[in-house]
Amino acid sequence: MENLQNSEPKSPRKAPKAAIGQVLIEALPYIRQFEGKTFVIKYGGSAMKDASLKNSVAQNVTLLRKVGINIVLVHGGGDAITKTAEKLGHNSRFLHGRRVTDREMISVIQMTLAGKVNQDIVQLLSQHGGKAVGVSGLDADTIKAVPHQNADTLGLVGEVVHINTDYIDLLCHAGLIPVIAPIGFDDTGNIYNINADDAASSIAIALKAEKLIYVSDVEGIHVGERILKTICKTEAADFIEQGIISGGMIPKVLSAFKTLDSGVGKIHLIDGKSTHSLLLEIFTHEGVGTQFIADQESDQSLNSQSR
Ligand SMILES: Nc1ncnc2c1ncn2[C@@H]1O[C@H](COP(=O)(O)OP(=O)(O)O)[C@@H](O)[C@H]1O
Ligand SMILES: CC(=O)N[C@@H](CCC(=O)OP(=O)(O)O)C(=O)O
Repeated sequence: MENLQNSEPKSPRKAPKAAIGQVLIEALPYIRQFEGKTFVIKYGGSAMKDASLKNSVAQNVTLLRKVGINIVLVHGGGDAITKTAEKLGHNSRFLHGRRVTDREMISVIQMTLAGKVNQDIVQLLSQHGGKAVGVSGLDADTIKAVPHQNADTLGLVGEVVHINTDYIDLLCHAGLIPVIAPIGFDDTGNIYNINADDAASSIAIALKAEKLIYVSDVEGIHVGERILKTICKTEAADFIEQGIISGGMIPKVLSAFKTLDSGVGKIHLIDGKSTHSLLLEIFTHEGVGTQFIADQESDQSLNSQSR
């Protein structure tokens, strides 16, 4: 019979202390490698639905900043915009993952994205000890835009033409976390709705970031049941053509390859619904999610492997 008095209380969910130490040590080379480097994190609206997971993302971002990585957070909030628009009697329509936008929708976007969504993220980061600053693309000329190439159908949707990197760098060098709402403007007084994936890509390129990470609500890019560990441009184009990649994943994938082609070497899509996925991606050998890679890398690689 078991001696109950001498037995240790069983706690099956707790990892042994040595294993915890090992995990922390595994992070050390990455912390050394990334100190002082800039990461752009695109935080999608799809990953903002659950309060505890929002907390986990905020904790991860704060920790990354605390170990000396410059974190620039570009957020979406598509669902929140759709809900607010609905309440105000406006329907939402999307073409290839981008919202058809008129003047009234721009007001909704300013109110929701640069207002509530932005400030909620700033507040959450502050709660965990991260010093965050809310930045609308209109502040300090952060995002300058022109009409999107499909403006005849999309309306006031913009394409980024200039990013005020001095302002973003200034905030980062002061130890702050810029939290950027993807709204742009031009010299004639127009305000544009910019897809957050496109904005994150342009910001990563302009800052010559070390990494761009899309935090969304899927484990990675899936093809049927399979989650891809890597994806190259040629495959992605085929998957879009076949409808395997659709909706909001289209601007993510297109902007990812634009970023890769512009010299940002490490681009990942990870799951914001999975606890601590940011830390696992950055600080472990295995990583998580799907990495966007060049065609030639895919020839030699891993590409057919699934996670
Ligand atoms: N092949 C695919 N793999 C994974 N997700 C896909 C794929 N094709 C379409 N999607 C959709 O893309 C969505 C993510 O895009 P979106 O909703 O715009 O997220 P976010 O708010 O993070 O930008 C997923 O929830 C999924 O429904
Ligand atoms: C032009 C365009 O589509 N803009 C997006 C901006 C927000 C966004 O991109 O949010 P997610 O990252 O959550 O999808 C929109 O209006 O929904």
